[in-house]
Amino acid sequence: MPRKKLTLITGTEQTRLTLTKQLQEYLSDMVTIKSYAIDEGIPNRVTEGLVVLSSYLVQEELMNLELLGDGCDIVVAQRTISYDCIDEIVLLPKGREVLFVNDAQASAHEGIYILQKLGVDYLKFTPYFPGMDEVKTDIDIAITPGEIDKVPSFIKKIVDIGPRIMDFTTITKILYQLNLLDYKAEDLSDKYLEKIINMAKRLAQFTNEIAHLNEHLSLVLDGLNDGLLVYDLQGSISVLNENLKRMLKIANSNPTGKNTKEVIYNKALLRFLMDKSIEGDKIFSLDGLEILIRKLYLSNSNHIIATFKSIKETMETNDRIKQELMKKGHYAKYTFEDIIGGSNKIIKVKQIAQKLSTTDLTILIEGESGTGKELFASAIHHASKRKKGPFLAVNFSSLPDELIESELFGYEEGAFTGAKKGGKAGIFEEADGGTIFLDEIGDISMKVQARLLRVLQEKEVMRIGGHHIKSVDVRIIAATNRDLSQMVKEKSFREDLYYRLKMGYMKLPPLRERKEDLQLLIDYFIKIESGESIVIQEDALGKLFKYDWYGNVRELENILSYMLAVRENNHLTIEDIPDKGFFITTSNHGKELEKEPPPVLKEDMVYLLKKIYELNQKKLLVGREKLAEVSKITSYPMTPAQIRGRLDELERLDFIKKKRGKHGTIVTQKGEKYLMALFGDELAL
Ligand SMILES: Nc1ncnc2c1ncn2[C@@H]1O[C@H](COP(=O)(O)OP(=O)(O)OP(=O)(O)O)[C@@H](O)[C@H]1O
Repeated sequence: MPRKKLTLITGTEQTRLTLTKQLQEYLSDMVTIKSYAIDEGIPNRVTEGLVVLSSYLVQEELMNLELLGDGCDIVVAQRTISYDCIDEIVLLPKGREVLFVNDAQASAHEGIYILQKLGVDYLKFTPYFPGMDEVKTDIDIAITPGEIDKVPSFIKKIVDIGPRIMDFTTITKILYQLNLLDYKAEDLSDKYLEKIINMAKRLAQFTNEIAHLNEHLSLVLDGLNDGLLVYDLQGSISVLNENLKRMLKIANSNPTGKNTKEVIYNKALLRFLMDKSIEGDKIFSLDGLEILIRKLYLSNSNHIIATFKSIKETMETNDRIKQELMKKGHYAKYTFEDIIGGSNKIIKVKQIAQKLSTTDLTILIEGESGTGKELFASAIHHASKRKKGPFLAVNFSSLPDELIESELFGYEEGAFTGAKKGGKAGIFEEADGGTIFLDEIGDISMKVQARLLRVLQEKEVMRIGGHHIKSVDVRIIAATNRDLSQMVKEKSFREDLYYRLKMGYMKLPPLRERKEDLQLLIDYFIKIESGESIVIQEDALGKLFKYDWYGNVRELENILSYMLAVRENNHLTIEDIPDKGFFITTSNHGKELEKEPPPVLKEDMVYLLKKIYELNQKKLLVGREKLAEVSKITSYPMTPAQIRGRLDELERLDFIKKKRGKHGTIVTQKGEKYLMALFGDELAL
């Protein structure tokens, strides 16, 4: 059979390519296809043979140009949307407004008509074509058959369904004209069927995925603590979760698709939900429960989301959270990335810390107040193999001994008056598997030092008043702003404990020794407190460089917070720097104290101090009468009046504190240290 001929003529190149491809699919083995597009120019007048035109507009234009001879058999194509592209349209939400963009008014309307005929009647179409008078600019999705360059710029999402293809009837007509219908009929219907089956398969897969997603979503929604309602402006419900069903007392029925009126009978609540102009939160009483309802209008889908929160439960949760937060730092907040600084000194300690974080050694961190000891401890924990375990911080300064002990080791029920029913686990038990940060370790008494040493040696704890020993697996990071080695020399810190703690050691440099980090730190704090738009002026920066920063990074952070609060505009100026009085002017006072030479006390004063200490240890009341009585049988007999004078002197030296109430006079930490220096371990026993 000689090869038959067909000429395809379209308006644009893009349509020519699409339709040629489609014709080749059916005819390439038997027909020679020539194709032209008016846009590209048509070289010769077509005078005979089968001519397929992509549209009536093309026919009209060819007639006008007198490019079609009378001897031609003409088929003007009916065009339809390609099934390959329909998936994306199917996924658009019901009721969504979309722009249908085509090259001319007629083709835009035609495209919409075809889509609606194919069943896409759930979208709100607006036709769009170049040169239109009025354009709706609040629509953000456009569908176009390959005319992407004609889509207006306010559109956010374009669904390109590609140029329209010839429909089934047109292909049949062409085959008929070519006398190939009998020969190709079966092939044609097979190919069409295959396309439709493929589309059906894809849609089925989507439906499955959607069903699966829906199932997952409803599990998530039902797991929420709050009630959740999603509905459209007419009140039709698309989501009502289990918790809300409980609040509204809707038993087993499925409320999806129902109207809000059918499930909510409280008139005021209904009015609140349905009135688009009422915004914000409101409290309603539902079945005796106070419920806070928050409404949010989603303008892009014309839906409203309302959350329902039980006020009582919210308050209870808030209280619980507050309680949790009061137990300082149950998790490590900081990582090495949060440690700012590019100076050699900080880089060096960071490297040591990083190395130590790969070990499980106990670490002692020394550094003045505010140098970042806790920050480092937290970063080490975060980078260690214990990172999933708890990170608990205890600050020993200002805590009385009894409290330290019960916090660290816990207690059994009835261990002391006021002990909680059922007892309480201590921090060592709670931190099992994690890290404990012991801050201001230089402040603990000899007694606590002894207990701590035992836990470190044995890796076991026993609650106060308890009999069971429990093994614990914790890593200790201790910190101090004092010179512990000096304290060891003076015998106010146990040497054995010191070496136990100091298996890993780091000393954090004070800020005044690494002033090159100031700029980085300042930028960092400005950024985290106020964003990047704020800058510090040169002269202000210069002034800050001159300070000694005895309060280190914490002081810098505080000064910057002050400056950010008082600034006039986006600049931090020299005027924003607070008065001198705001700055810390001496090095950390702990060390200052250490340097002070201890006073020389007369023997009777030492005797008195030691006696008070012993009575304190036995928890006996210490008063002038009692002291006078016990002094009678010693080499230092004193009357109550003499004792009063000496007690005044001891108090002036800050060695004792006279208190009213059941304890009477007590020895202060400074007094204890003084005695330690004289009597050493003999005192602790
Ligand atoms: N290098 C740093 N980079 C960023 N922030 C830092 C740095 N050093 C310290 N800080 C910040 O300074 C403040 C004080 O740090 P931190 O509490 O760790 O100091 P500290 O040495 O434990 O102080 P103290 O001895 O008084 O307990 C924190 O807000 C911390 O985040």
